[in-house]
Amino acid sequence: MSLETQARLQIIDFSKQSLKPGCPEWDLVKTQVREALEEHGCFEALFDRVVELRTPVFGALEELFDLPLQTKKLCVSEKHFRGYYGPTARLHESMSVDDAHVAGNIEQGLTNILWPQGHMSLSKTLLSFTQLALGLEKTIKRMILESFGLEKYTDELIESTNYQLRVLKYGRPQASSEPALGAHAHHDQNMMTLLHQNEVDGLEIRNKNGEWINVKLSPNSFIVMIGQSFNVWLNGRLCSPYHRVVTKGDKVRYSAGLFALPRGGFRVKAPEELVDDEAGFLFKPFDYEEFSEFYSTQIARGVVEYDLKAYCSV
Ligand SMILES: O=C(O)CCC(=O)C(=O)O
Ligand SMILES: [Fe+2]
Repeated sequence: MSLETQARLQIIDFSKQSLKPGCPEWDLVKTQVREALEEHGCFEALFDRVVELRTPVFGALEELFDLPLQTKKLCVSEKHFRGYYGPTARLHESMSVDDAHVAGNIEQGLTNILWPQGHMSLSKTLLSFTQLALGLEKTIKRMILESFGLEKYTDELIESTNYQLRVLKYGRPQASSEPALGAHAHHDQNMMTLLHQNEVDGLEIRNKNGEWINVKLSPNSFIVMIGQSFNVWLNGRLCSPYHRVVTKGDKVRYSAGLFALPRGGFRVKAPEELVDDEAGFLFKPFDYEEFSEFYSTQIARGVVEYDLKAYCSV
């Protein structure tokens, strides 16, 4: 596994308070977003307001993941707690909360079950992070839709989204100091992913030449990636990056992300404005929940790689 190529992604600045729809700054950033997503499916979003949340967020993640494994496994549902401890892979765990921006969901889905007496400060930290990332996600989504002249679909897309908060830990090497795969190579299957990481790099993205690029991210940024569901909805107009996590060294890597998933019951289908007569629909409409169930059966059967494009290509 080659780790030699380290690079910055295209950087787009969302920090300015004056970034509002209709102003020249907005149009400039919108153009950058569209270009980056057409070319790479991802970019680094500078967002200064995340800096003040870094210490509490990664403190919270340490506290969460430091709980005994049995507690995490027993308390958090199988769907929302994942752990991989293979002999070659480094310990990797993740926990998630659906609709994390809705008042009380972080407590009900996570903190109150792990700490029956509640954990107000930790819940508040995770909620603040979710709200911050959600604001950025909505800005980016709006820019994408505007850039295609599809802003009339903004509310429909927001209402049909499950804003899942997912926190991830990539542990220390078990035996050797060799680089280890933390998350296998994949495309995200959701609509959009925004990830913020601690000081330990490890995310790798495969470029168009098939080389793995080790992404270097700054402390005031999120990496933004388009998932395959959004690509289906856009009838293939953007791309979705193929990525993995490879960690080395002895520091624990934490990341926290907002995963925008299509809500079950919502049929993901390209709007007619994006379907031209010749090419037609590139994908069959699908329901994300049905796809997730199908995906789980594939994984249970030992299929290592299966993705949405294969599921719904015409
Ligand atoms: O932790 C990261 O940086 C990436 C995680 C990831 O790719 C995923 O959960 O889909
Ligand atoms: Fe991913």
